[in-house]
Amino acid sequence: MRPVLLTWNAARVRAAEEPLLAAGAPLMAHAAFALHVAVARELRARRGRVAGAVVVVLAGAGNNGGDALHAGALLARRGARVLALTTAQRWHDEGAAALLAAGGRLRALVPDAVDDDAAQVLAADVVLDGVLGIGARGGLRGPVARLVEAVAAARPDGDSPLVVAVDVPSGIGVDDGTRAGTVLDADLTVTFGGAKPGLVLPPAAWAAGRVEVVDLGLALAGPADVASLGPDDVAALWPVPERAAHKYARGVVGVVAGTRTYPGAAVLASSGAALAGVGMVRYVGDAGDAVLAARPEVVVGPGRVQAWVLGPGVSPDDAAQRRRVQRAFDGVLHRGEAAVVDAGALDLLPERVGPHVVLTPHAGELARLLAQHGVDVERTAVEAEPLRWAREAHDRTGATVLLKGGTTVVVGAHGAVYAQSDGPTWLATAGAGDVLAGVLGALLAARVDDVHEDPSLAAALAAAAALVHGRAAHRAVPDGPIVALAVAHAVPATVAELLRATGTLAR
Ligand SMILES: NC(=O)C1=CN([C@@H]2O[C@H](COP(=O)(O)OP(=O)(O)OC[C@H]3O[C@@H](n4cnc5c(N)ncnc54)[C@H](OP(=O)(O)O)[C@@H]3O)[C@@H](O)[C@H]2O)[C@@H](O)CC1
Ligand SMILES: [K+]
Repeated sequence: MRPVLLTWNAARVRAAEEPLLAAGAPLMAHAAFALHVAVARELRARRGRVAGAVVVVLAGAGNNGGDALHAGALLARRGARVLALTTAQRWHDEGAAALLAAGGRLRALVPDAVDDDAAQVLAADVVLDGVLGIGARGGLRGPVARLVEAVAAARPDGDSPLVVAVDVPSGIGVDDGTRAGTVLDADLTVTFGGAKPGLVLPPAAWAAGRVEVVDLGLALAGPADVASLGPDDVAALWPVPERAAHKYARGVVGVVAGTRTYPGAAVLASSGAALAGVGMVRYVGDAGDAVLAARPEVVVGPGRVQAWVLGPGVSPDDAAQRRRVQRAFDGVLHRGEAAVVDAGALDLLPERVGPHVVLTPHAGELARLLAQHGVDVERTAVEAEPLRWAREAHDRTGATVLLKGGTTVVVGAHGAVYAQSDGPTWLATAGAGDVLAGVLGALLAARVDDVHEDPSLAAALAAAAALVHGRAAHRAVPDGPIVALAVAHAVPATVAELLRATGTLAR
């Protein structure tokens, strides 16, 4: 199964390249060779052979263009018909010479015939996007921006040509995952030395397609800038009970959610917690009858807990619920109980908390939370720069922040950042967040002592909950519409599969 994908920002990749380049290591030759191998493999899979394939290389002025031109040269040597379109006044001389020597062609993009060039791109079997790499400052500009717009508009979803991004899709925010202007959405990104944050962070990550990392032997030391957990990591983080464990040792989750009139959130959050494998779930609120009807193992009424799930279906205008949430926050602040703070409870968050508190807002809720802290930002701005604003919320509140979206971004203590894209798009449905809150509550309850020892663990657990939640949705209904309770019901089998695949249960 896929292990964690670690990513490193452009400056760190450059710093790691420096000593190797100084020692004369042929990094570009390595990169281009690996790129051509990946492209040849895709071509063989699609059309049986490389010879005769039509390849268009979009080549910018820098080394990213150099990688693409050298790879084009290697493909030309294997019989591909390669045309390089240069997108700037300059291009990589050696790469261009190699391509021409191998029988490829090279010419500049024609600024007033962009549509003709776009047609040529669309007729190719594969396009190598080597306009901009980690040297990009801002998005695509000029004729190549217009070319990419024309290609994007005409390219039916997932259809030809196959687009392979060289290192990164050109023009993404390599370090912050932003998308300034048009980007050519790739089917595959072949990235060099180490993955870059923009390949996992939304919204740029959605342009990357599948990501393959080419090992260049760089010494990328220290914690990654952004990580994306794989199933193996989640199995290692999951609290598997020891033989001697009793229910209290396995953790008790307290749920403050839902109302008598709207009990759904209470049922979903309690189900998420119970089905993730916690020792016990306590429900505190007015929807106890509905919760018990759905989950008879839940205990209704107050008592000792290790972690709270606060807020799904809670209205801050409801005085009784407000009191319950505030009482729970007392336990969070004075007894070190962990908490997941969602929806209605976000409005009741104390000014300053620790990273054992995990906020789970979507973009609109994050904007509202930041407004309470004097930061004026629109929901759309949060969606355009999720990492930036999740980090702002972490800095302002002290909490670990899990920002929900098509890709979930988590920011926690000691610079921990995760980006998870595990769920289907169908998962954006009412109540799915309540289930996620419950699952995360279960993880925090079982591992609250470890979280106090290493506060950055809360972020890893939040990322793990997002992964399990996303995979549970896939398992519940592969490729189709889904309801939240079905996601909760798929959690046990999803966890079992992860643990089995890594041999965790056999210990
Ligand atoms: N170091 C190595 O040996 C290895 C590096 N590798 C490869 O090198 C890549 C990095 O190469 P790089 O540093 O040359 O930068 P790159 O991304 O090609 O672009 C810079 C050029 O684009 C220009 N430009 C910038 N923004 C622009 C914009 N918005 N619109 C238009 N133009 C813009 C910029 O102009 P300038 O800033 O100079 O005015 C400059 O001319 C890296 O991603 C990987 O693929 C691998 O081969 C492994 C070994
Ligand atoms: K590129």
